Amino acid sequence: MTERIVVVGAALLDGDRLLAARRSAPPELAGRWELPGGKVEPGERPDDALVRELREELGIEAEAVERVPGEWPLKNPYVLWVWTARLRPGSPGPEALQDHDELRWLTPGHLWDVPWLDQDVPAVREIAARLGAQAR
Ligand SMILES: Nc1nc2c([nH]c(=O)n2[C@H]2C[C@H](O)[C@@H](COP(=O)(O)OP(=O)(O)OP(=O)(O)O)O2)c(=O)[nH]1
Repeated sequence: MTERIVVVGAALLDGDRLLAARRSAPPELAGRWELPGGKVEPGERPDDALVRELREELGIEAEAVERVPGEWPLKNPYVLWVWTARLRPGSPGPEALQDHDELRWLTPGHLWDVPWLDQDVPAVREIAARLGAQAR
């Protein structure tokens, strides 16, 4: 059996707005929206990986707030773990520096305005429930 590799994703919140990021690569994922984040490196704590990935991809200083319970299968061998996260005081605002070509802050009524990656939909549903947004 292949080892699972954890991909950490951030539900980065500003009040009740959620940041969605449009992937620019690879071709099979490009144009679809996801939770910014990436693979946990060997020996790395998942919440540290989240902070590192957000710094690399978005140029922000963020903190992981709370794990959203659950684990969602991605392409084998990856599984998605999600944390809510927020910007630290003084952090620059997010910019699409790496892996993404557009960012959007979505209010609860507009969470489903973007075409999320299919495999992210269950995780986004869980976040929507926490934000009191309508289920899709
Ligand atoms: N970051 C992220 N990756 C996701 C999500 N949904 C999903 O299927 N994936 C996939 C895309 C990739 O196959 C894998 C994570 O890849 P990544 O490219 O974001 O990770 P990374 O920054 O560590 O990548 P790299 O160092 O290998 O370039 O998980 C999601 O919501 N967020």
